Amino acid sequence: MTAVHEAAVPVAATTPADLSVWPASTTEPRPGDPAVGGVPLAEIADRFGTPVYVLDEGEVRERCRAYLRAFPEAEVLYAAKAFLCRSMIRWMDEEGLGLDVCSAGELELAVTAGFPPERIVLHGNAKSPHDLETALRLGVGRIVIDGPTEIAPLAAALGPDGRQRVLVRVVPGIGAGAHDKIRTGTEDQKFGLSLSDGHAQHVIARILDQPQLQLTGLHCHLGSQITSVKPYVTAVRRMVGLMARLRDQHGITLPELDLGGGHGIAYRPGEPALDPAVLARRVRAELGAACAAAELPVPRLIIEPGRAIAGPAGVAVYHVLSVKRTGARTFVAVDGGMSDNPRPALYGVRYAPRLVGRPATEPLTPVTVVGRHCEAGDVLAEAELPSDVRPGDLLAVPVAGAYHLSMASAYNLVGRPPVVAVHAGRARLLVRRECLADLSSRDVGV
Ligand SMILES: Cc1ncc(COP(=O)(O)O)c(C=O)c1O
Ligand SMILES: N[C@@H](CCCC[NH3+])C(=O)O
Repeated sequence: MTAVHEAAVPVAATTPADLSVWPASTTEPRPGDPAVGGVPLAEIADRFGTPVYVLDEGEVRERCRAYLRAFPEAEVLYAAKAFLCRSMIRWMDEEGLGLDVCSAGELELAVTAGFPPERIVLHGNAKSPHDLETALRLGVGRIVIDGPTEIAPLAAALGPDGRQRVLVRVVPGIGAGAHDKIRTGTEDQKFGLSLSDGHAQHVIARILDQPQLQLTGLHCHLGSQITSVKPYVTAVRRMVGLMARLRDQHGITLPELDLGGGHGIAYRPGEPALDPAVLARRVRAELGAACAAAELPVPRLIIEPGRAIAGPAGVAVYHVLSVKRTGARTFVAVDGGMSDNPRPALYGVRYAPRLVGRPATEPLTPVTVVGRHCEAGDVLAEAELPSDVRPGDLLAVPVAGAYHLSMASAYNLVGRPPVVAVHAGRARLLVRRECLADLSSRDVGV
């Protein structure tokens, strides 16, 4: 992240706010007082306290529908790691999506919330015995085998008469994703089986030797926050190439191809995003052509968007606690930080926070929005805010729905924020605020 050291820029604070990365339902009935899902954010802050995460149910549902419209022939799985709670699980079920989970915890929450287990796919590069036992006990639809060490325990847990549909995670050797830490399609990392060194083919041969494991297809996940269709097109070509080799070698025709997720979204106005309709068109065309050339039937596509469904539907709202002006810059400290949003510290991600709850009358000035944690790196954003920003103000950070709360921590025991759903003018608590009793409940004493 770059530090901003400039003087105030003469931008009229009364310029209408750019709402292009906000949920589509966002309105600003009174200047400076935006409403999401028909509920003013200042009202939510008053009622539920801050920090608070607001999730626009209509935006989540519309994003699911956009995927189903773009990929009518595919199975669309929501990647639960982006954000999960019981209401989200119910919305995914009602919208007809499946779920991608990567732990017994995500799986058990989904199934106990009523999600059909056969529409769930279990991932993980290091599945524990408990993960596998839970998956088999709950009847998960498919398990994605990530490495050879999973084969024997899975077959043993199934017993001689058990059957489990599985996919195999292949590393296609494609570098894509917004940051090194979230690129998973390249060689030399912890996930999956390399295509180029023949490891994938070798492990698939071992899976085919296990009668309990019913191999239905191949999986790859290139990385996250990818804004170009090109890597997906290349992946299709390489994965179909492997399918053709498996047909030649083993006489099998795999009916499924899972291309993972990773579809990029805009965090700040003007940033690019991956349009599901464009992605679908290009992937479909490439899949058709590659399968025709290899004389293979077109496999059923599976995709796993997480961020693109939950991210733009969320807005985080904070109170400003202090403002510190040094000669070089202005630090605006809020009542949350890296414990509810570790992404800027981890990946250098940039957000576009704005003042809410009162009209801005002063010119905008560059500020560094920081959190309340005991780390100099607890920076939430480099932003422009009205130069009179002061303690007691409310700041809202759009595009906060994915990988904030699901990666939140108990750092400094501040407690994780609540999640409030908004829809048609109503606000409803989905997840309550974490309190000290929650935080200390595992501490069994001296
Ligand atoms: C296997 C798999 N599928 C899907 C996703 C979802 O990614 P995103 O939220 O970027 O769409 C991830 C996370 O990157 C993943 O690891
Ligand atoms: N957690 C990351 C992306 C990795 C997604 C899971 N494989 C993010 O916040 O962008």
